[in-house]
Amino acid sequence: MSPSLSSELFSDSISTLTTTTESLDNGASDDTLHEECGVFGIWGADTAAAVVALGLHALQHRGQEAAGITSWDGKNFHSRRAVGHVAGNFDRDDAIRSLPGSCAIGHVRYATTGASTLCNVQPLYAELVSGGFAIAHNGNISNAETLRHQLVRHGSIFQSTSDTETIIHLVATSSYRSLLDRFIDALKQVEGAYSLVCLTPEGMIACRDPLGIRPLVLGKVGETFVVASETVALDIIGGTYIRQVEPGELIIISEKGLQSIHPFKKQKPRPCIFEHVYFSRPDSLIGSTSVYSVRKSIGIELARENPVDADMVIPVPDSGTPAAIGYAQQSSLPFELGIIRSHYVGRTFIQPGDQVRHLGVKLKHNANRALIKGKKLVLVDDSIVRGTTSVKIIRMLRDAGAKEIHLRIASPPTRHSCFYGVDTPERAKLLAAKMTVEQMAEYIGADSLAFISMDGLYRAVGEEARNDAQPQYCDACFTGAYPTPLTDLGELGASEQLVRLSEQVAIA
Ligand SMILES: O=P(O)(O)OC[C@H]1O[C@H](OP(=O)(O)OP(=O)(O)O)[C@H](O)[C@@H]1O
Ligand SMILES: NC(=O)CC[C@H](N)C(=O)O
Ligand code: SF4
Ligand SMILES: [Mg+2]
Repeated sequence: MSPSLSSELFSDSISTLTTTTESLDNGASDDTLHEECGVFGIWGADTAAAVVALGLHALQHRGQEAAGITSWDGKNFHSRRAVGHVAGNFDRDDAIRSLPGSCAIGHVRYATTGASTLCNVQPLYAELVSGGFAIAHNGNISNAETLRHQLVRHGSIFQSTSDTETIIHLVATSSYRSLLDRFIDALKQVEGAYSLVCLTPEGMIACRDPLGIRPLVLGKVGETFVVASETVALDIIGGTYIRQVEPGELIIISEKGLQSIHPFKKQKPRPCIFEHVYFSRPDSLIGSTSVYSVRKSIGIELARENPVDADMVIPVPDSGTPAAIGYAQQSSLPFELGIIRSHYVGRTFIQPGDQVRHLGVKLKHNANRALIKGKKLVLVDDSIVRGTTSVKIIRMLRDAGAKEIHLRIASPPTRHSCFYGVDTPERAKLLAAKMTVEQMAEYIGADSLAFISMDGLYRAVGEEARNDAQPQYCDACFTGAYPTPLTDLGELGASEQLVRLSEQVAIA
């Protein structure tokens, strides 16, 4: 009998769909702010699903819309997917018991293509000629729409609106014989960013796109191999970090051990520089470098480039904190907690819907009035996207009596959209795409505003400067220099963005 998805558990997931979809449709606008995803996989461990649940818990910051786990017990696949956080869905005994087997993969989602409905929650699963195939994806395929049209014209029947499903159909329809060859054939047709973990009866496959845009690491817990988006997911399970999955590398983990192949033409890697600035947890390592130490270095560069005569340095919690520490050290100003954050509100940046986002900022931060009254503040945050956070926080600090507020930003102005697994929104909604720095300062109500320079950011990540001829990172949201074709956007899409942008400028 070919391995199959347990129908009992499948219907369980569907019942989750009915309730959660309704509540999301009420809260979210079409303009959902999409961010990242996290993936995790383990091959050959007792209660693999429990380990995956822990790994996903450590990756929760990468996606809070939905989570899912698929396990393989040597005979059958079992899948459980739910809208919402890992805690609440995968921290219960019954949930883990419903995912038996020694091999499992998991995903936390923030949608980039396809709505936040259960059909798009990963891992996605299909029965292929080779048997069951489950896939978990961090990234975004920038020609998914184009491929989908071609596939549908040739008879493919899609079950979701996610870009990730395109890979499944390309594998299914490939003319190659072995699963691995089919998989490689599929990947050679997709453009954009993908860090993937797939579960098959033949083994667990992990791979990173040829540019290595999104992260993926390899580790071990005991004698068992683990793959995860970030090293913090290895820490939580008591695992050890071995190395990054290399850009363009494909790893197969099975009973036979680990096999590594490089099926793509070698290219100069372009990992996402924004992982260092914001996405990754500060206690993760990227390569062998601590994210925390890079963020502090960004703060140091920022203070060198944009000093201020002030009484203290205040971080915008959470992700502005390490850069603020670096800024304070470099400028010999006291580092103080002038804003206290509630730990019961998630990342506002990734809450869907404008209304919720605004509310989130208010719920999340409160001014430490006694500390800041009558003081000149350097306020440090990692980024300005729409400007929602900065506007609210500066108003709050002024209401609390701050004398001067000088905002320093630990990344260059975000002027372009991301098409690689992060939704910075469309260009027209990016504050820096429609205003000069001076206009932005006025709009958000700061006494002064300055951003780290592009070279300053590159220095902080350990480079001498940006190599303009061959950039060492993807920095497209700052520069517009996209490292892959954006086929789905087409010329029409690109000009549409520009038209909308000029409309906004006219309004502003
Ligand atoms: O300009 P905006 O559209 O407001 O977006 C930028 C803000 O969003 C993020 O914070 P968020 O509160 O999401 O997460 P954090 O707690 O990790 O800093 C980021 O750190 C900025 O503070
Ligand atoms: N943020 C991500 O990496 C999302 C993965 C995939 N593109 C999805 O929308 O589900
Ligand atoms: S566009 Fe920006 S956020 Fe997207 S992958 Fe490139 S650097 Fe990262
Ligand atoms: Mg923030």
